Amino acid sequence: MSKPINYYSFTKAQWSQFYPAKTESVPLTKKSLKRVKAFNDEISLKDVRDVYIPLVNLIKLRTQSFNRWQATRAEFLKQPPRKIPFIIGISGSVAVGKSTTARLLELLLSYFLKDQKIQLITTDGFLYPTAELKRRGLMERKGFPESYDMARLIYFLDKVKDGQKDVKAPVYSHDVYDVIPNRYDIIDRPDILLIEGINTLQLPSNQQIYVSDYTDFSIYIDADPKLIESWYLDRFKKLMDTAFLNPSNYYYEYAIGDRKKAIQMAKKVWRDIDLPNLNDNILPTRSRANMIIHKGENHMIDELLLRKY
Ligand SMILES: Nc1ncnc2c1ncn2[C@@H]1O[C@H](COP(=O)(O)OP(=O)(O)O)[C@@H](O)[C@H]1O
Ligand SMILES: CC(C)(COP(=O)(O)O)[C@@H](O)C(=O)NCCC(=O)O
Repeated sequence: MSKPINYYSFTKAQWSQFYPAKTESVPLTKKSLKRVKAFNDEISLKDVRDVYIPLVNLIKLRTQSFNRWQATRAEFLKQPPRKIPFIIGISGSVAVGKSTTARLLELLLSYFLKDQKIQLITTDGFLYPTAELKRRGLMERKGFPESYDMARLIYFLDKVKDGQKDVKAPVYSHDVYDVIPNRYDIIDRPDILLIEGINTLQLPSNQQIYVSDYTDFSIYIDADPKLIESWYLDRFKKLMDTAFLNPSNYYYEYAIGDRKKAIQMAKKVWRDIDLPNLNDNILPTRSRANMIIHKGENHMIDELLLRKY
């Protein structure tokens, strides 16, 4: 990627030196490694040690400074102190690895910040349901800004920040390829909320308030679009492979049909929907992230950029 001038850029070796994990080897016991690996048996444990543990410690420092500022402000305003959740946004292309990264961070943050409540949601739940997308003629624009109920997402974030109890986040299923009716994740006054989705850094033109007004730290996961396409197709194949026994699964028809045709169809979806969305709506938001994590072949992280100002 071309180097943005307002970021420090580090190789993985340089980054790992800011918080050498050897001094804090706790989560790298066999048992906890197993828990990390359970997400995905390919995840690089070296990346966990060299990238994610330093990152979790940076986030810890950011939350401490955030909490100090909330207390100072409450004192100035002569208000009683109250807990305000620290929100971390994770953005990047479809299939770049946002949800895998978010789940790993959730686990590591829970491990390192034992006294804190960490929760995670994805913005996929705020997509309009398929029936509504069809009604609006947006099936070919799924994932584009207009396919999300952004007002509902902002309202959700506002309630979470406000410290309200049991705030409901709608849930999306990749298997069903739709929002699940009447299923919610309950967000109840977390210390840290991770919110993962392609639109967490976007500025929708018809809103006065943006998702980024509610996030306190933002991460953009970056990679060459050619590699992301291959990860998209790998995921598509995995989704097909697990759909065989379940006729209600969206991928069932593909799973029992001609595999070559199904893969051609997935390539077309990538080319006509997800890649244009990356170029037009997601990549332009990269330069606003606090941190950019760049991945190469096999999801290996090769560069980290931290915003200077
Ligand atoms: N660090 C990683 N190591 C190995 N595979 C990964 C890693 N991150 C993501 N993947 C794989 O890449 C695909 C896309 O990842 P996913 O987290 O679903 O992306 P997103 O949430 O951005 O759409 C999935 O098949 C996932 O298993
Ligand atoms: C639900 C999504 C918009 C979001 O994707 P994610 O970042 O969770 O992979 C995407 O998976 C999607 O459905 N895109 C529409 C075209 C497609 O089927 O890939």
